Amino acid sequence: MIKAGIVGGTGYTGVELLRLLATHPEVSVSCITSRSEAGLPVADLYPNLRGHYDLAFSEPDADMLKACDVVFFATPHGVAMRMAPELIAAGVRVVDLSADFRLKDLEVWANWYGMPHESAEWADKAVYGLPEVARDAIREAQLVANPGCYPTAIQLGFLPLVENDLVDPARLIADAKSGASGAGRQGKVGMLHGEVGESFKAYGASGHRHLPEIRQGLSEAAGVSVGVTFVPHLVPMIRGIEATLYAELKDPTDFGRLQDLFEDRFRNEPFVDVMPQGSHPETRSVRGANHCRMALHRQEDSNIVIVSSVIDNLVKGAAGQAVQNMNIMFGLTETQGLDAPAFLP
Ligand SMILES: NC(=O)C1=CN([C@@H]2O[C@H](COP(=O)(O)OP(=O)(O)OC[C@H]3O[C@@H](n4cnc5c(N)ncnc54)[C@H](OP(=O)(O)O)[C@@H]3O)[C@@H](O)[C@H]2O)C=CC1
Ligand SMILES: CC(=O)N[C@@H](CCC(=O)OP(=O)(O)O)C(=O)O
Repeated sequence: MIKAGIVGGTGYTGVELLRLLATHPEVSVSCITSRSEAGLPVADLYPNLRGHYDLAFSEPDADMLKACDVVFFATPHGVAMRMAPELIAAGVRVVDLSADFRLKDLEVWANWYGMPHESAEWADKAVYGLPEVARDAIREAQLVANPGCYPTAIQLGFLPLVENDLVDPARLIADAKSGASGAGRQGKVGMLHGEVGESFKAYGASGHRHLPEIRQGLSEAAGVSVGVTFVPHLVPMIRGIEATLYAELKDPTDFGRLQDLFEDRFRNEPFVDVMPQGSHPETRSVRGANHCRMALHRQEDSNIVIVSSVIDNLVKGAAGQAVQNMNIMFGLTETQGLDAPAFLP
């Protein structure tokens, strides 16, 4: 059995990792940290896990974490970059759900995250863990930087277009909406039900920290520097992201072959579902599941291709993708622990 540790087990992505790993046949979670809940049995905080875990939360302790084969960081930005290098030196493999190791340009990172980066070595060596792009590198990685939630939905939807040079790379547009769990579990007035319910707003329209991450990934895929306009929105639901993507086709007649191109690109991807052209993927069709569902559209006489891409921010956008990355790193079947379909309604 693979021994796993989770740093930040009380947050939304931490508890989602616990839920997914509870039935994973090859993994046993041996430590779960929380500074605020140290000593409390996990199932007392999360009754959905009663019968699955005897463990209690513990203080983050490097020696305890070093006894694990893999450690997941489900912590705010700035924690993994300080703790992970010591664990890696002790032979632990790390999957970081935060943004600490996602960006290669550390000046850009420092500007967006408001602190200097403290591990240039591991920011350089980390593999950006989007399996649909970097599966071979993930297999060998000691440290995987799990992608952000919006960047997952957005990059997957644009990939076939930019990889094949079919659209103007300077003018990609991503209009994305997220449920409130994307903001984590720590109390913030703006995330109260009374603030989020019955309302819908854009935020970060002048710039969001996921913009450089999306740009980095798509520029690599395109082979040229891309321009992206990304506007996130907060919608009154708990889980889910819907990203409506727009790109200008260089040759509008290419639209006719895009469905086949998308289906071919993702044919062997267990977690990407290209729906029939003209479908409208719903966030509830991926709730609790590690899938990205997408569909293509074009309006009459338009040279704009529209891709609608949905994920569950806590699963393919965070904990599920982290388990997928762990499966790849340890040579397990990639879908292990992740094959349950979404729950409806
Ligand atoms: N929510 C989402 O949809 C997504 C989140 N992410 C990223 O994943 C990470 C976790 O997110 P989320 O679960 O939402 O966050 P939460 O705020 O819900 O949880 C954060 C967890 O980290 C622990 N923690 C906080 N500070 C420290 C510290 N200094 N040292 C050790 N542990 C600490 C907290 O417990 P305690 O304070 O008790 O120690 C808590 O368990 C973040 O970086 C987030 O950006 C990525 C993709 C999607
Ligand atoms: C709805 C909401 O607030 N979403 C979060 C994004 C989520 C996220 O966790 O991304 P990182 O891992 O890159 O921090 C936000 O916009 O800040």
